[in-house]
Amino acid sequence: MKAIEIDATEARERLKELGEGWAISEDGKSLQRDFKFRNFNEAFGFMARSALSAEKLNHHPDWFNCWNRVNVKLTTHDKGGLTDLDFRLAKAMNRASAGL
Ligand SMILES: C[C@H](O)[C@H](O)[C@H]1CNC2=NC(N)=NC(=O)C2=N1
Repeated sequence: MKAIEIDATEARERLKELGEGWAISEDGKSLQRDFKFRNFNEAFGFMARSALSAEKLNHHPDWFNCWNRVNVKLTTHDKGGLTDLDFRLAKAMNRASAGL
């Protein structure tokens, strides 16, 4: 999957498509969202669904799980910043958090 780089102006524009919770990091190089679930089982279900999307996209999240919380950071390591793949994975994670 070819990663198309996204500049700061476009990133701010595309952030709106992602809806509640997502933010661009201070340095402009990643997307971040803290997901909170009712319990560990739901958090892990979200991670399992997200992992399948990540494999399909060949694009993987940096994330940290503590019980019912999953802190997510999306960046394209190969490019040292944001690409369309980060936004595509963010959308997939939104769906995964809704159990879809
Ligand atoms: C070789 C392979 O395509 C790359 O290492 C992929 C895998 N997953 C990845 N995930 C993320 N988030 N950034 C990358 O640059 C990246 N690169």
